[in-house]
This record gives sequence, structure tokens and C-alpha cells, in this order.
Amino acid sequence: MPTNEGVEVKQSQISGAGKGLFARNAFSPGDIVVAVDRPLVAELEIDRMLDTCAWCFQRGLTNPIEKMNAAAMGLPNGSTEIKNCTGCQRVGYCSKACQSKAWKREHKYECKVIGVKDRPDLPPGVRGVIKILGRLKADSKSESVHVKDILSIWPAGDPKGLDKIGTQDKQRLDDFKFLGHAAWHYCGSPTIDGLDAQSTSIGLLSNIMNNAFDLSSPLDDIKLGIGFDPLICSANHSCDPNASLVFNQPGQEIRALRVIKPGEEIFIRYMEVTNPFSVRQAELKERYFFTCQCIKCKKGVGLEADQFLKRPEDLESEHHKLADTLVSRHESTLSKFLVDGSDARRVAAIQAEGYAVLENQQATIVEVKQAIQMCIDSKLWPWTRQPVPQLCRRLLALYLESGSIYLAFLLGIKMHFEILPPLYPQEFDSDRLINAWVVSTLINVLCGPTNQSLHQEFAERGLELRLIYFGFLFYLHENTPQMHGASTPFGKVIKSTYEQIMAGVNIPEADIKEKISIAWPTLETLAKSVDTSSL
Ligand SMILES: C[S@@+](CC[C@H](N)C(=O)[O-])C[C@H]1O[C@@H](n2cnc3c(N)ncnc32)[C@H](O)[C@@H]1O
Repeated sequence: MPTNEGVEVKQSQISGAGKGLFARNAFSPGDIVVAVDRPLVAELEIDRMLDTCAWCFQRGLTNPIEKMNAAAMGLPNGSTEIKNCTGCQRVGYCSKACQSKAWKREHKYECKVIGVKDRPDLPPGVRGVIKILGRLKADSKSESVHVKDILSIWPAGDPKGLDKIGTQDKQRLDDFKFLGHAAWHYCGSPTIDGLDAQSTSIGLLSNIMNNAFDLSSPLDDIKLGIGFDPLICSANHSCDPNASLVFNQPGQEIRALRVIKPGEEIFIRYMEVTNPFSVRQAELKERYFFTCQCIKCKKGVGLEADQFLKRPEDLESEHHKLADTLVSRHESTLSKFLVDGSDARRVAAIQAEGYAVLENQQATIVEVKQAIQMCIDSKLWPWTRQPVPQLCRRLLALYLESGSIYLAFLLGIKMHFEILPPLYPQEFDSDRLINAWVVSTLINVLCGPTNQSLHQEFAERGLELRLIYFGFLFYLHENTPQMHGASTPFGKVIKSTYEQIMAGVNIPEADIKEKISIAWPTLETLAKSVDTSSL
């Protein structure tokens, strides 16, 4: 059980931001600043309730072909079997050990509630509150400490917090009240000594739903559920964070991204911080109801994230017609994307269209590709300016889904060499590691017997695919422990893949590294030459 003595919670240095998390000790890049074995509230998404362990969050694949492929690669979801709880049949576990821990800690309070025949699956926040109320009823003395901790966070921790949400988004506040009341009702409308159980339930639900972080597996980036822990959630947001929140199934950790001195406030990112100023401000306001006052936002527009290659007024006339159509399409949201300059509305509209495609979960390969092309062809966007990097990430996922391995590989190396490093300077940044992991698995497939001609083509350019694979494997092996440790599912997969591969190699590692250093500039040149027509 981590002690977390290296941090303390006190008044934030950001005026009006309430409390914040501060370092008591010094931390180096990659150090664990805060760790919890499992967030106090950890709930699966409704869609994941039957294929993911409700205690350790390990997912078991159900499609036999995907399962076989994952098992062949030594991935944990290839060998994980989820067995349903025989009581409720609504959630499952990967082992007796997980089931037993979950039962003792929380499932005994929800099993009968969620198992009622014909009752729809309840949302994660409601299930979380049902368990807390159950624990509170069973042992109000020790559980009331946790409840107090949860309720101390914004918005329930601020007498005006819920009203502020109501003023900005009445629907959201109504949902919090309704769902909080529902959780209390599902528990049998309990009375709990010394507490107004119904309003406690609404406060708990509001704090969980407003502050919970997504829990996604780094191995496949699939959202598994939500996690809320009062200590982790006391960390404020910065668009220039000095730490990063990672989910290491089922633990959550805050890791230092750079040197943190004793007394410094710890900031994590709540959302994508490489977006332009106006997008960051609008998204934090819409989703979290605050105006970001971080050091980066205080500098306003004009930093790296807002830069174009040319001034908006230099948008060539051939793009005006499309931009004018987009201005009318996005009139209502244009202010979120406004940029400086006399052709600001046209450029804002191109930006709005790019973000609209990104938000559309059903967007096709063609639509995502067109959105990237639209930005790049305008000659205003570098590949590193949002929303292009996020669109590239989406396109890569769509290529993977459709089996377009070679295109996914080209995009993956472009991201590795050109797009991600300036956005996330630390080599051990999660986004960079996950991309490198995807690229390494793609090279493995490309090295297979069905891709002999590609092999040959690469060899003619002086690139040996197997050697490139080693380059990515070494990168992962050296950097993953700094962000994901060695004993987490991601850390273990990297370690065992490295050990397995190296056991079959009889050339010294230093010799392989030397060959990689010769091949790497050629690969980098290839990656940077990938353009919209090659994708
Ligand atoms: C998860 S809580 C963090 C803990 C919170 N400060 C508290 O006192 O409970 C998120 C809330 O903290 C405040 N906050 C966090 N980061 C901020 C920032 N960069 N600028 C302004 N307020 C911030 C906002 O009120 C936000 O809704």
C-alpha cells in the first residue's frame, strides 16, 4: 500500500482554484509522485461489464480470432477469461482472487441491486455511489473518512460549486441530482447516522462524474471505465503540466515529467494540452466548468500551439470557397476557434471542421483523411498543429481496424519521428510509448511471409525491417519503465517481449544498436517524406 508521503494537499497557487497537490520531496523525471493500488472509485463502462474484470480491469477478448492473435503476441487479453458473478450475472472477474477482493470490498453491496431481472445496466457513477453507500451503512466509522475526502473536492466541496454548474449547464446539474437520487433510491433509500444520505449521494455522484478520469489500457487504448480517487483528484490542471496521470491496471499513478522541487505544485493534464489556446479554454469550461488560469493560458494566444506556417490572411484564394462554405456550416461554434488576423473567420472555420470530424466517433477513413488534407493543403498547418496530430492518431486507429497495415506503419513512423516529439518532449511520454508499441507490432506483421516484396523494397533503400523492429523494441524497453513501471500489464509485455526476442539473438546488443544508429536517419527521412498523398 503506497504511503504517498512525498506530497501534501494545500491551497493552490492558482487564485480561485481551491486546493491543489504539492510536492514535499524532490522528484526526477519518471519518478512516482503519487500511487494508489486502485482508485477509491473504479467503475467499468457499461459496454465493458461482461468482458473486463471488475476488480483489476484486465480485459478478456471475446472474438476468437482477435484472442488467438493476442495470445500469439503474449498479450494479457489473449489469455484472460472473464467469468460472470453467478449472483448478478452483470459483472465478471478474471480470477477467484479478484472476485474475492471485489466481494469483500464492494460487490456484496451492489450484487442484488444491479442483478434485478430486467433492470437496465446502471451507469458507472451510479454503481460507484451504490457501493459507497453500502460500505458506509455497513461501517460508517471507517468509511465516513473516505466520504469526507470525496466530498471535499470541487464542486460538492465548494458551497457554490453545484450552483456554478447549474448556471452554465442546467441539464448537467439536473443529471447529477437525478442520478445521485437514483443511486440512493436503488440502495433502498437508506438512512445513515449523522448524514443526510440523499444529499450525500448527490454530492458523491457529482464529484465522481465531474472529476473522474478515463481508465484506458495503454496496450490497445480502449476506454475501460472511470476512476476517481480524492488524492489524485486534488491535483489541478495545467496546460504545461509537470506530471502525468497514468493508469497501470488497476493502479493509478502520477509520474513526474520533469524535475519537481519540494514545495512545487503538481499539475497534471485533464485534457489535450497541445490544442490552441481558445480550444483549451473552451473545452475546460464546457467539460470542467472552469476558466483555466495555468501559466500557459495566462500568456494567452501566440504560443507554439497557436502558430501557423503563414498568416491567416495569406490563405491562398483557391481555398476561400471551401472556407466560406465552412464558415456558414460552423457559424455557431466559430468563436471557439477564432484566430488572429484579417482572414480569421475562414481559418477558424477550417479549424472548426477539423475538430468536428475529430469529435464524430463515426467518421470514416475518407472523412478523417480529407480533414487532414484540408489543413495541410491550406499551407497554414504544420503537421504538429492541432487538430492534425489528433486526426492522424484517429486515422492510424482506423487503418488498424481495417487491416491497412502498411499505411498504419507509414503514419506511425511519421508520428514517431515528426509529430509527437515536439508536442510531448519526454521520450517516456505515454502517447509516444503507445505509438511506438503500435509501430513495433505493425513491423512484426510486415516482417511476415506475406510481405516479402515489401521487405525487398525496404532493403533496396538500405532499411532492414527486422532491424527497425529492434530500434522500436529498444526504445520501448528503455523508456516504458519510467512511465508504466515493470510490473504493470504494459510494463510486463514490453519486458517479456524484449527478453524473448533477445534470447533468440546471438549478436551483442551493442552491435545491433550500432546498425540501428546507421539505419535510423534513413528511416527518419522516409517518415518525414510521408505526405497526404501517401496516406
Ligand atoms: C479535480 S478538482 C481539483 C481539486 C480542486 N482544486 C479542489 O479544491 O477540490 C478540479 C477543479 O479545480 C479547479 N482547477 C483545476 N485546475 C485549474 C486551473 N488550471 N485553473 C483554474 N481552476 C482550476 C477547478 O475548479 C476544477 O473544477
